[in-house]
Amino acid sequence: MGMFERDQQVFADATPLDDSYEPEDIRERDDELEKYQRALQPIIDNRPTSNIFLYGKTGTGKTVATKFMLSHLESDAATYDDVELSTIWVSCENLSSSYQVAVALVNELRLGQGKDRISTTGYSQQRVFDLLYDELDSLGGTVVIVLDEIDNIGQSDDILYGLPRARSNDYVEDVRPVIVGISNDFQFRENLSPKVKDTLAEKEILFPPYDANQLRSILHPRAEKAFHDDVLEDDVVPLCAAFAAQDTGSARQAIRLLREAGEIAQAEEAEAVTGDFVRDAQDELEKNQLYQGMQELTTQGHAVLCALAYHQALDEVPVRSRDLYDRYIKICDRLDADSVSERRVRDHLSDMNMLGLISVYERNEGLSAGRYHEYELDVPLKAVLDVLLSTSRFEDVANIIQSTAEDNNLLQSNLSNY
Ligand SMILES: Nc1ncnc2c1ncn2[C@@H]1O[C@H](COP(=O)(O)OP(=O)(O)OP(=O)(O)O)[C@@H](O)[C@H]1O
Repeated sequence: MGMFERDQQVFADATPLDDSYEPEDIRERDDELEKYQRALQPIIDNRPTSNIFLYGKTGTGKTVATKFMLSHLESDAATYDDVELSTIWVSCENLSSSYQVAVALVNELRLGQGKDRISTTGYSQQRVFDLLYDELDSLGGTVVIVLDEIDNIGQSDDILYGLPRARSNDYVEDVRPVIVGISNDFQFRENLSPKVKDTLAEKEILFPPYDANQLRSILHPRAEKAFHDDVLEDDVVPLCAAFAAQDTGSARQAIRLLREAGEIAQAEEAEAVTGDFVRDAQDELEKNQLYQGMQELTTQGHAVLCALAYHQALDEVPVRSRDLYDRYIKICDRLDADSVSERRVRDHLSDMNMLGLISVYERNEGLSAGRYHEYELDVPLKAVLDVLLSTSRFEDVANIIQSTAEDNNLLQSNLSNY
């Protein structure tokens, strides 16, 4: 046997399971694509075109459908001499205001014309809008502006109002912006001011969650490309589809499960990917998600989590909110951190409950005691401590909790339960 031997590979080519992979065809979205096509058709006919708003939960194909439609639109538009079309795509993921979106748009437009970027600060809002209209004007024709993850800009929605108005603006005569807004936050749509809702969402296309059959049909062509022949057992794709359909209906989740299952099989040098690997993959991804949820808590969230971890280490769970709050105050004192009201702490706890990090029990103890809540961790104490230990501010407290838990023999038992 040589020193270097080729790994027993289950993957032939894992790229179809990457997040950035663009599939050859969009499956199970015929109705949505047809609506989308109709909404964009006036561009080719040189008729006024409504703005379009796509909404639906994460992983339901909004982005991939938009890329698909725009690439067809671009190549078809190119065959008509009298259709002038440009498209720009701005992800609002890391932008948190209208102002930032406007700057990002200006820069995207300038970049396309080989111009330097403008600074992201220091302009008045009006000046940025003026620059934006200038850039749009110099481009001319129809400009499809995709604002992906548009809900990140929160309540400051003046860009959404200002941009469509560019059509009737004095500055702009020969340019027709068409906005495609993409959002997975239904609340965002509800909260838009009525005037913005009217302009932005002239045409709405809903992308519902996928069911298991649809997910299977999305997974199959990718699985075929990604794995060697005869490596996937028959139940693997249906299981990935079923897990994802039950949980979120997200194609992204289904694809991740399939990839993770393959990676686990590969790491174990298995010759086939079996349903058991999908179950392992499901556990693994769930754990990652919880871990990430914990890491992303705010400092106050971490302090509340710390207080609960302390009670867990003392084996005093479930713990009543009053006792938990007292502990939280002590931890804040120790960290020299500001503390918040009991009510706010309850809000943090309910967020953590939503994330699946803790369990909340409602108790009803006669008239005198009234209603109250009790809490306990729903994830292993060990996992919570891992996160807190890696957060410099909480390292010391986490060390104390860890030794308390060790004294009470609570670290081991907790982990094996998981
Ligand atoms: N109908 C489909 N056919 C083929 N692949 C799909 C389909 N729907 C989604 N996918 C794939 O699933 C993944 C997630 O899809 P996409 O990014 O389009 O979702 P999204 O609705 O935009 O989600 P988010 O709001 O999180 O951005 C991508 O890898 C995409 O290629």
